[in-house]
Amino acid sequence: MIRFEEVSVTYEGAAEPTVRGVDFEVPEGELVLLVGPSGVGKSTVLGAVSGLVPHFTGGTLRGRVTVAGRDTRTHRPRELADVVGTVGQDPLAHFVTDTVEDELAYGMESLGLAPEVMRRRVEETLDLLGLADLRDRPIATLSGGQQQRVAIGSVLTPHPQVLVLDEPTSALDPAAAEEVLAVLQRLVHDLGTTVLLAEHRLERVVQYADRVVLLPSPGAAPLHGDPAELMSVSPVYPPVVDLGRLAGWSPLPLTVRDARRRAADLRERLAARVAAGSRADAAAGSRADAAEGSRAAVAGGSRAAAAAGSRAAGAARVGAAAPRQRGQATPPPAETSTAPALRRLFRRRPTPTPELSRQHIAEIRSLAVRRDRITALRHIDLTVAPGETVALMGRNGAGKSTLLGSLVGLVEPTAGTVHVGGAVPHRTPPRDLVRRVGLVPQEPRDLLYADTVAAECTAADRDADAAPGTCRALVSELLPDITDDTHPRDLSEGQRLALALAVVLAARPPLLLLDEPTRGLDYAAKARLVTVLRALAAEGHAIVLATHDVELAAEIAHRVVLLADGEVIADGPTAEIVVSSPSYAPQVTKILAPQPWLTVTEVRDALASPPTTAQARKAHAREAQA
Ligand SMILES: Nc1ncnc2c1ncn2[C@@H]1O[C@H](COP(=O)(O)OP(=O)(O)OP(=O)(O)O)[C@@H](O)[C@H]1O
Ligand SMILES: Nc1ncnc2c1ncn2[C@@H]1O[C@H](COP(=O)(O)OP(=O)(O)OP(=O)(O)O)[C@@H](O)[C@H]1O
Repeated sequence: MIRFEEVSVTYEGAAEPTVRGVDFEVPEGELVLLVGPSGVGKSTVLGAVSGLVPHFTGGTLRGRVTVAGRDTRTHRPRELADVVGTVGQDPLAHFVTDTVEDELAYGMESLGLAPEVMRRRVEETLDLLGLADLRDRPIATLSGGQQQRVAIGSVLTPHPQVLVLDEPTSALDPAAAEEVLAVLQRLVHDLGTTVLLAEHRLERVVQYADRVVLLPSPGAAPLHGDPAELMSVSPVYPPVVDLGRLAGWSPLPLTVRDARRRAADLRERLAARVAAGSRADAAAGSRADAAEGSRAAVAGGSRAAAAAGSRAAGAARVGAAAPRQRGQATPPPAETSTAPALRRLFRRRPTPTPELSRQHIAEIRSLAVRRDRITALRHIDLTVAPGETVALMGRNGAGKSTLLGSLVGLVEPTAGTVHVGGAVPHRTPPRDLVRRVGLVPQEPRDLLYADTVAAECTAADRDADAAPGTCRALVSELLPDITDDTHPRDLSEGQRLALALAVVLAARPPLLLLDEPTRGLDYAAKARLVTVLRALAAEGHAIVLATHDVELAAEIAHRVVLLADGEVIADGPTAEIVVSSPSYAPQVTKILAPQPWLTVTEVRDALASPPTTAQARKAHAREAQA
């Protein structure tokens, strides 16, 4: 149904093709997953199917791409629209109407479908994607994830033969992502729809793929084949595969269910380490307590970011409040023999110190926010302490971005108070506010205005009063391959995010806010982001990130705050909140339950430590037998 024949794409001004040797076929009625590191050319390959490359992007396409027999070089995107439905990375760029219902109907109207068919499909899609309550809403007032649902819905209603989707779940909450993938699978199985889909969060999608196409590195020819086989050689892979590789499982499991069936031995080996670890835990505890005083002094030294100038409106920085690990809605997990070891592992994370907690970088009291007629937040009490990393999680539209907006003064409280570093954000001049708080918005483009990466970084250093080269060094740290003279518009999604992050981080704000910071990032870039954020937290910066990425939260957050319908429904240590929630538990937790492990790194570290107990000897004996 989709056919690439020796395709290469060279963008204008580029010395080398961005992709080359692309030669594969997607048969009718299959779901093919396109994977590869950030900036490797996934969107370019997808664009060649919908005709956006090269018709809209410019550049030269060599070779041949056909969709349902039509050559995409001789057919412009609108001449393909009756067979191909496309969702790009930026839904806003695709909307043609103003309201949800109109947008869902638009594609069908242009194909001239009968009104009663249109009506039925709009209703079905509203239900399928949880959009019924939003049907009359102006699209501009929707949250990021709500917009992504509309974008997906609008290409589903005309029932195209081919769907091309670029990171369709990047802004969706975990449950919505599952629902969307279930819908896609149903279209593939029941209607024979052909789907080509690129995604970074492989933990969400790999189990749905009939085949995988892997772009291993820039300019290298893609590999294609069976998902499990390709995952064993791919540079990008989900935690379930990482764990499978670590444990030496073959064939590699791609689902939590398959991995659980293999995990009995691993659980036993870990139980032995945990038993050994729990004694070390007691000793480490007293050492950690002694160290806390001195760490407080270091953290207090974190440099408040300096001047801000033109960037003031976009980038803000804040200070906040103390950690309360209440775990309101979630009962504490039952004590298991592994809990002390888990606490020991957590202790390696930078822990907020009691001295600093009293300073409260951010403090929110009885906050309510109405946006138009919508109550976006109500009864919010929240404090954030220096050195603390808080993950804000919750369904699409729960109020996460609104909460971040209130901390940088972009959103005014309807009732209640917000203080950041002692100031009231919406009444504080931007130049002053940026010394307290910085926000990396959900759409990084909002922060970028220069013509080149280099110029953007020079401006960022100047605005932040940072040493020349600070921002550029951060960009390279996050994504090494970005060149100085690239226009930010031509960066891939992940590259643009890395740049926006570097721009804000150059000012080293005491309170750093990140809205969906792993959208478009591959696992390596995510790991580098985690390293950068951990270092900032260890220096005493407070970090609040709104995220749907449960793996990121497990990796980095000390504390998770769950929002539902504008209210805080749980607030507590990460392990407590996520372990008790099927939606928010990371893959490793699900695979190794009832042991409360969160990440592959924790498992790897534990396996590297020597087992010493009788339990360990027993486990060894069993391992040897096996
Ligand atoms: N219109 C364009 N003009 C010039 N260069 C471009 C253009 N679009 C993309 N590029 C470059 O081509 C390369 C591949 O980009 P592409 O968006 O296809 O990657 P990707 O794999 O989808 O990345 P990500 O996973 O970060 O979304 C990048 O280096 C990017 O800077
Ligand atoms: N400008 C606006 N005008 C009116 N309502 C808005 C506006 N922006 C957001 N809302 C509504 O406020 C609520 C909270 O939106 P918010 O963007 O804070 O959610 P979120 O938790 O960040 O969602 P997502 O996970 O989808 O990004 C939603 O119901 C949304 O539709």
